[in-house]
Amino acid sequence: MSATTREQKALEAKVSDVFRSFASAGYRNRAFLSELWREEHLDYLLKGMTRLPASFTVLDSSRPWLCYWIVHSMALLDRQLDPALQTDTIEFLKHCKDPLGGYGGGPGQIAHLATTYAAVGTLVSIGGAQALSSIDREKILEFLLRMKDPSSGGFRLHDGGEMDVRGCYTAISVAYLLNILVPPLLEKLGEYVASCQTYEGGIGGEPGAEAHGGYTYCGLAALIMADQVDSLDLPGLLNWAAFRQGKVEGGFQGRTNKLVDGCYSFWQGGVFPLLQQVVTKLISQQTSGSSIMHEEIEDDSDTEIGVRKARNQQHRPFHNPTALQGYILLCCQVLNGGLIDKPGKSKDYYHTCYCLSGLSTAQHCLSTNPEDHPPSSHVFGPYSNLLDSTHPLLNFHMKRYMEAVDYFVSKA
Ligand SMILES: CC(C)=CCC/C(C)=C/CC/C(C)=C/COP(=O)(O)OP(=O)(O)O
Ligand SMILES: [Zn+2]
Repeated sequence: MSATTREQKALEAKVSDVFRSFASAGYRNRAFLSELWREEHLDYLLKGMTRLPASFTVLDSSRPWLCYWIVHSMALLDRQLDPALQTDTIEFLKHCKDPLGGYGGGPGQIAHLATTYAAVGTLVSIGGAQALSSIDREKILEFLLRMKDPSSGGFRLHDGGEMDVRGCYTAISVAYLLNILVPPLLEKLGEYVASCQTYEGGIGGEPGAEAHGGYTYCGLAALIMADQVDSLDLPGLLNWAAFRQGKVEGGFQGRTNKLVDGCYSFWQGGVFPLLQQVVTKLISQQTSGSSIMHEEIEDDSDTEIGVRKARNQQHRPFHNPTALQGYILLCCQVLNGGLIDKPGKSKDYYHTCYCLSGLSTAQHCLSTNPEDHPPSSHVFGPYSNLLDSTHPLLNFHMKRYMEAVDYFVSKA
């Protein structure tokens, strides 16, 4: 159901109030309001991790997800679990393994692609040989191959289960990380995801479904990893995604005519660095051959300057990452820790994870090298707000991702 004009106006009024009180606050208060409340968020996250069994009763089939949302959020805040909790988490995830490969939503549950992604993401975030050696690549490959639907090119989420674009993303990202992206997993993938791209330009969960930010991120990221991004209408996708950022709020909506929500800071905000990556690759192919960038280069008498200008253009964002950071920091933080969908909503670990992932992506998306520290002009509020960077395709902590890749290459 779409947001009514009344709901939209009410949210805009609430957000405008927040922005007004920020603008009129004195120097000290403004600094406080635009600050990332790190210790409070860490406190909330750590409480969640030590009280996991209580949360499990309501999220019984999403246990690896809770682990991922919490451990990944902590990693972005540059904090590790203490060694005893790391060992408990690794041991717990071993109990979620399906003997036929992959991870279920809890001990004794059948493997599911989404919880497999979440379990692997948790283990990567923890890092180190104890965590990484608990991942059974061969068994996971068997599971991924069993989930592949060769006739459509898509993936089922579990044995006999539904097929949607989340399946493509979770299967391909796990295979990409573990260095097991074999050709049968890639067959007709582009065709399947393209069949889910709608007349609006975004991607829906399955053919015929409405374009949605979550599936758009999943479809685009999966096809970039599979090197099949040419199957999509990229200008249409960019056009759809760019118009999902609220002009007043700065946050993103997930679908046309819906209200903005903090979690889309990652699902929609994360689409832009991916598109930037595709454009950068195209430009580098074209500048090394003949093609479009030459027009710009020839405009300048000094060819060197022209080339530099063309390169600089690659880093102009298609969205407004500063306004997005403003929405997350001013409208989505809860004073005693945790992040939310929008003012008035309650905190939860899913929104905490994706607000922080969106914040990190918005801070780092203008840097050429995601490992570099961005200049202060790219960071809304004090520079101490800067989070660690996350891998734009997998949303795993960048440094731990690199360590995991080294580990799996050495095992291949
Ligand atoms: C890796 C992985 C499994 C990714 C999943 C990505 C994905 C599909 C995220 C969106 C999930 C979600 C809570 C949608 C809300 O729809 P709604 O109809 O309640 O909200 P709306 O009104 O904002 O559209
Ligand atoms: Zn949400």
